[in-house]
Amino acid sequence: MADVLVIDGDAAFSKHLAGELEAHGLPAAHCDSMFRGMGMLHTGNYKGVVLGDDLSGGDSLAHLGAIREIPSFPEVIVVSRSRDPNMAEKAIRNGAWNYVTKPVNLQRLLVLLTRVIEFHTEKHSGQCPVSLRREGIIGNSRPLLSCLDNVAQAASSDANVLLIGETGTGKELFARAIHKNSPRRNKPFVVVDCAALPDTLAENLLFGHERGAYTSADSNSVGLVKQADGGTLFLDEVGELPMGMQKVFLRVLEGRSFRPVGGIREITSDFRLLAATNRDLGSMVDNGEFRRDLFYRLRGIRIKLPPLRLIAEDINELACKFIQRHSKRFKTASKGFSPDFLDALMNYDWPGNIRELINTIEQALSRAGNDAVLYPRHLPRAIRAQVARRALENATVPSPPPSAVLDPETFPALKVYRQQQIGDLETRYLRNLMAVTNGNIKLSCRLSGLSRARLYALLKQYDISRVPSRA
Ligand SMILES: Nc1ncnc2c1ncn2[C@@H]1O[C@H](COP(=O)(O)OP(=O)(O)OP(=O)(O)O)[C@@H](O)[C@H]1O
Repeated sequence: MADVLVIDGDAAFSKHLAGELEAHGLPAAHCDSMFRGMGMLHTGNYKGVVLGDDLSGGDSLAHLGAIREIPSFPEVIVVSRSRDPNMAEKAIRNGAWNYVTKPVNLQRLLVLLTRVIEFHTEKHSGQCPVSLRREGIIGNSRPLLSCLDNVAQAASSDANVLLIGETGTGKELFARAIHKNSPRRNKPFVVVDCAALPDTLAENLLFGHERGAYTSADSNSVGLVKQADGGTLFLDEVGELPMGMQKVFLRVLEGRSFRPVGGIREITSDFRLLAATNRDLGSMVDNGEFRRDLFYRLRGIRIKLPPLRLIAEDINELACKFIQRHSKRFKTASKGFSPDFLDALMNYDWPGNIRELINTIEQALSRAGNDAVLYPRHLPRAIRAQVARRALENATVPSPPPSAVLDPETFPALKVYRQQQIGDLETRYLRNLMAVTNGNIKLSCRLSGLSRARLYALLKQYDISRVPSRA
């Protein structure tokens, strides 16, 4: 039974696309009219629909509502020749999962459809959705929604939570959301920045001190751990906690009690523990840099936040909301942005993730001055340069033959020429594959149809790293 139905007035296109999807492991059917498509949707159990152009002149978007009401509730990806931003907006407003222009980038479509199917399967598996206050978290991509599900789960328990993600992905924002949705919401949320704990003062800051503990201690001081009593203690950058402090902290976690500096009696604090890191704590444990026992304690519930480059479909909404927020804060008229401004944002890597996006939007707004619309030229040069470079690297148009090929002296044998071209093609393909999957080998195998062993062999052969280059 097919999971995906491709509907497009161009019969050759829909047949070809369905064939490609099948070849990449996504069971797909196809048809060339809305009428037949609706019939197939009513009798099948499709999770996703690729809705193409209606060549009879009708507006295929007009059918979106009806498709979304089919009993199997398929998600729809619109694939159109039109580059009109109004069409894209209309599609999303009418419930489409995404809007993709022709010619179709197959790898991107496969990623989108894989997400659609995962989302559909989970959504209709009978799990009860939990209501959640977002606390400022923006985004509706599948990976982000899945993190929000984890937040809801974490908020309804008192288990320790470990938030993992690159810098600027929102670990602190999500930690606050867990606290604000938990029964402890009216008590303090106390942040400990483990990267900034001075060695000599760490215990003092965390546990406080008793009067007379040292010369300048002329009164009792309450440490951060006690301040979190009844509420939540958030250990930010927990991977930076010095070894000595790790041991001390483990004891505190086990008993929820500690002794202030210079104190004789233990005092207690009933806090809920959240921790965050952008490091691979598992490897740190293997290398002896982080205590295994503390690691196991910390990772009760594990929430992995996606880097922005993997949730590029959220960039539009993020950009709109950040622009609105900025204009509200500075009491200025809100600005719009051109489609190519959004294109540039969507094609950049964002090593600093959402924090970098916020800074970039603020810079663009200040550069735009009185202009009502943001254009790519308002973006920092470094971003525009990388986007331009990427566009060429990813271009699928074959490059012109090297001049050597046109020189009778060096004209290569067909066999040699063919091998060179295949080598170039495979290198480009594998680089794109690593970029699109962010080095995820399982997903790469699925998209490429290669076995794990073959994929590793090719990556080695062409000296391609699993992590896409940020150059
Ligand atoms: N999904 C989101 N929606 C809205 N704002 C977000 C989102 N994710 C992050 N932000 C914003 O991005 C900025 C960085 O987020 P935050 O400080 O939580 O990241 P972080 O992962 O803790 O970073 P670091 O590891 O560098 O401390 C903050 O201004 C935060 O409000």
